[in-house]
Amino acid sequence: MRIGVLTGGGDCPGLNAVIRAVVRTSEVRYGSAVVGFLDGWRGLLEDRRIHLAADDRNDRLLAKGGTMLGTARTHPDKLRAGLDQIRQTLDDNGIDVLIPIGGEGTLTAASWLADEGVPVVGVPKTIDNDIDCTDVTFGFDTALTVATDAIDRLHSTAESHQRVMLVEVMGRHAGWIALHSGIASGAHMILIPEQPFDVEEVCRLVKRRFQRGDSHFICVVAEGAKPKEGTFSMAQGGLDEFGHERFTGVAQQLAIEIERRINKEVRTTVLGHVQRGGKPTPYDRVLATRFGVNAADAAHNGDTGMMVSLQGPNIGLVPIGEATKELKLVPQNRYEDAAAFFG
Ligand SMILES: Nc1ncnc2c1ncn2[C@@H]1O[C@H](COP(=O)(O)OP(=O)(O)OP(=O)(O)O)[C@@H](O)[C@H]1O
Ligand SMILES: O=P(O)(O)OC[C@H]1O[C@](O)(CO)[C@@H](O)[C@@H]1O
Ligand SMILES: [Mg+2]
Repeated sequence: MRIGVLTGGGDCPGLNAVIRAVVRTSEVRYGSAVVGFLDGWRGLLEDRRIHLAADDRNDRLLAKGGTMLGTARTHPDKLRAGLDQIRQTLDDNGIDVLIPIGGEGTLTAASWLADEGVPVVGVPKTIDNDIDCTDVTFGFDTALTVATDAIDRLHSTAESHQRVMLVEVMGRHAGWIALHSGIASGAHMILIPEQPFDVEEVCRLVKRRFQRGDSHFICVVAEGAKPKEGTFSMAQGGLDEFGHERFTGVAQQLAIEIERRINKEVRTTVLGHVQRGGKPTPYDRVLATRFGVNAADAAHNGDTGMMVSLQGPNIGLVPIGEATKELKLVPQNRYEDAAAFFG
């Protein structure tokens, strides 16, 4: 058999560990060859690829951040218009099954290809942890570890200066990184996209905390968090060339609003891509490896149109179409648990 593999969307710690496991399992367990397409779907459209072998270089991928195949975004319309070219590339390279590793966008494209009769096995990645039908995605634990460490550090400087500190973390549609890093670091407020916030309430909690004699206030803000309608207006960034909302910096704008309303000194830290770079944690290395081994097994067993997923202690398979119907958002009750520590 010949297996194709690609990485799509934003990079994520653990992508290389999946590639390594797909290559190792396909070659050693099944005697199959693996072709890696470069820069996401673009590599398929342009037939740019490399041969991957279960050699020393492959072995060393386990703990490396980023993706050795490169990744890119391509407008969905352009991708859909290139179906014939994709089929041609797969044919020319003798690919029997394609393994796309990516977030909800890459997996939506994989589901579309599966509907078009292309054999695919999807692997979910994202630091945002917002893919449905899997308990967790690899990359999340690494991002959470980075964010928690950063917020732990901000406590001492905030305390020393009696400041309000806003920490903006990633989380475009879902607030998992904000929720978990906020809980893990003992933040005093967490703002997530799923729960529009009231700036008045944030100010009330800040004031109450300082009146009580506490010396600092740490608020974790997901980049996709939005104010409740009519409470305060944020700058609009429109859409980027791939159709994604362009963020305008919610934490910075909230900081200015808090200072204006209650005259407290506020500082903002935006963690940005630091959360996505570098080595995966041991947890992510293990999950990514298990996903890769099971994706290769599924490809060789003819279980196509499926996505590997973590289900309790086991790795299972779910139809990609099911997993991409909706995003896995933070449920209300999970936010309420965290809210016990707000203020
Ligand atoms: N609805 C869609 N139909 C067809 N292709 C799509 C669709 N949505 C996304 N894609 C393709 O998948 C690519 C990756 O999607 P996207 O940029 O959303 O990243 P992702 O895989 O969701 O990862 P991230 O978590 O970084 O967003 C897009 O650039 C596009 O080529
Ligand atoms: O800067 P980029 O690579 O376009 O990606 C940013 C987005 O990717 C994510 O990290 C998901 O991978 C989001 O949290 C973030 O909004
Ligand atoms: Mg996406």
